[in-house]
Amino acid sequence: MKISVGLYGTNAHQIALAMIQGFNKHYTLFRQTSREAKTRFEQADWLGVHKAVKERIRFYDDRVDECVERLRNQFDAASIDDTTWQQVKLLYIGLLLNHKQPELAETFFNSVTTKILHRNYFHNDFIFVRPSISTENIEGDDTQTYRSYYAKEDGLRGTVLKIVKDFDWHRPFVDLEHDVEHVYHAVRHFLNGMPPREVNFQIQVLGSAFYRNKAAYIIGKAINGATEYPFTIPVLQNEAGQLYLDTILLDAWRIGLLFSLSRAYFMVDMEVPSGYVQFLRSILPAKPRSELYIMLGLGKQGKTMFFRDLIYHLHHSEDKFIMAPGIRGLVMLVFTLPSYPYVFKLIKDVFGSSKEMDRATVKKKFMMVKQVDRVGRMADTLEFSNVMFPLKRFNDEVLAELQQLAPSCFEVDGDQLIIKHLYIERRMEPLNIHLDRMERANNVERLEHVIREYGSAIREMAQANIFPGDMLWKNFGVTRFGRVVFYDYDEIEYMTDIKFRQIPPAPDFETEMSGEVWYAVSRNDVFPEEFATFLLTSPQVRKIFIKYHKDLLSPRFWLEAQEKIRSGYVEDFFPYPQELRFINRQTDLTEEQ
Ligand SMILES: Nc1ncnc2c1ncn2[C@@H]1O[C@H](COP(=O)(O)OP(=O)(O)OP(=O)(O)O)[C@@H](O)[C@H]1O
Repeated sequence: MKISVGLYGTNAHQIALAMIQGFNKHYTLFRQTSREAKTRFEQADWLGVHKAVKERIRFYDDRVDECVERLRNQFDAASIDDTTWQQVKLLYIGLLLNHKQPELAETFFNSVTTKILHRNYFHNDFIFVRPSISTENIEGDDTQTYRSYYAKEDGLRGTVLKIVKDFDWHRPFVDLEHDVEHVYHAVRHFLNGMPPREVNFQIQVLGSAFYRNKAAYIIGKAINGATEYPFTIPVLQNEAGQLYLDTILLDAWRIGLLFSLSRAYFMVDMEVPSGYVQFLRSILPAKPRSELYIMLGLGKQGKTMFFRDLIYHLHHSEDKFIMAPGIRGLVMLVFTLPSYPYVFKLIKDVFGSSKEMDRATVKKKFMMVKQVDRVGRMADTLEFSNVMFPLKRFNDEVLAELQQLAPSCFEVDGDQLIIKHLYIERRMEPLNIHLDRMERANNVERLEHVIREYGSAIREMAQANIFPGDMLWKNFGVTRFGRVVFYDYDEIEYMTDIKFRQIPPAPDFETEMSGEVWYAVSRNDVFPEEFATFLLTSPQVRKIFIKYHKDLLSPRFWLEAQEKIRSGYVEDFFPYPQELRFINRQTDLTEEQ
């Protein structure tokens, strides 16, 4: 325990102020780039979109480091005594009373203090283990998380028109009335006719659109009596710079898929982020708040909430951490808690002999995935340092593997096991296990589906500038929704760094048959003609793969994909099926109404 040196009142106040200033600066910059998403969308600046998402990820750590530095320089942070620290926390709470982002500001406080204090101080007296300020109904007169439309005079079509126009995009629409007609018909079809209107009928729409890649999403819900109908309308832009409504998503689960962690984060201009999260939860009750914060670009808050949920879950469960089912990794040690839908990954001390890389490279690859558009095909990971788990919750096998393969990555402190560096990601069924299961059950339809998905995952990653490196089935997982997603990042490269080559003809028949390689191969050389030999050993699997993805087995696809990326072309990725797009629908818009 450090001893108070007096004058802490003044100091504590100054320190609390420095910390809230640090946070406010962070949120101002975060909001500015999120607000500019609208302009980038209007100007079709797609490369700018990717750059901004990548840069925004760094903002938080930069501001935390800046604040820690200030506390060190101005207040000699290491010598601040315990009483002053406790005082700082109380004064900081005072500064949050009318704050619009108090939960984020608390997390910022934690990020700064945990960089200065020893982990023995990580309890509620010093940091915000529990939130201190409620985020319920923070909105005041000057903030508007959502707009309400009472569709009295305008009718549904008129109201939808007004909703879209209120986003004030400085771009013309190809034919907005026509698109609205599509919306009207899609809703009627979905609901089997329009239900009678109750007195409270209204449509609520989140004030900022959600920007990602080349799309802006309008998100809202209609309320009629006691029933709520969520919806999302993606707005896209054609080559001529004109806008159009691409579809309307009306199934909550489909809207939920937009928020999948295997996609890029949204840019949303939010004054009160907790208001957005509350609204989103009302239409997606099964989505954890942590994941919503992450998808809104507020990763640190997401992580804080994730961890609170995990601790809570540990209190209310009894099962033990076990090794993740499947083929063990050569680089990562992966364990899981059967009752919780995530896996925990740490980088081993020594890698398998075929892996020529070090810990720093592996970390760099994980960061690369955070920064690119994951196009629904690469699992996002939450990165943690010094995570404390109850020791008794680990089974013997996990403890033995930790001891044997990653002794420098953890320590035991009393009844706690502390992991120094950890990635956490959604648990999926490894594709190799899934395939085995389907083959054994002779479920041909499902087999065809996942093999097609596997090829699509490789194709879409390539279009998004990621070459997976190791494409073995075990490195992909199958989600609850049957999507195939990649999760093994240690060998990924940017597509543009790879040299795709054709296998040169063998000098003679004997050499060709010898099984020896007769051509020189450099580090980043890849021969797509070889993929089939390594990946498609089962004839049934090979047949299905070739039916859908034959082009992936020759260099041409890869070279063309590279060319497109180099020319600055940004591919369209639709987080909903093509059949739902208005341009693919054969709706007779003149039918009886
Ligand atoms: N998200 C996940 N969901 C379920 N299981 C997973 C997940 N991530 C990894 N696993 C399991 O852990 C194993 C090793 O994970 P991973 O592929 O990330 O490690 P690695 O060391 O990078 O592998 P490699 O040796 O192929 O480089 C996988 O084969 C799989 O069984």
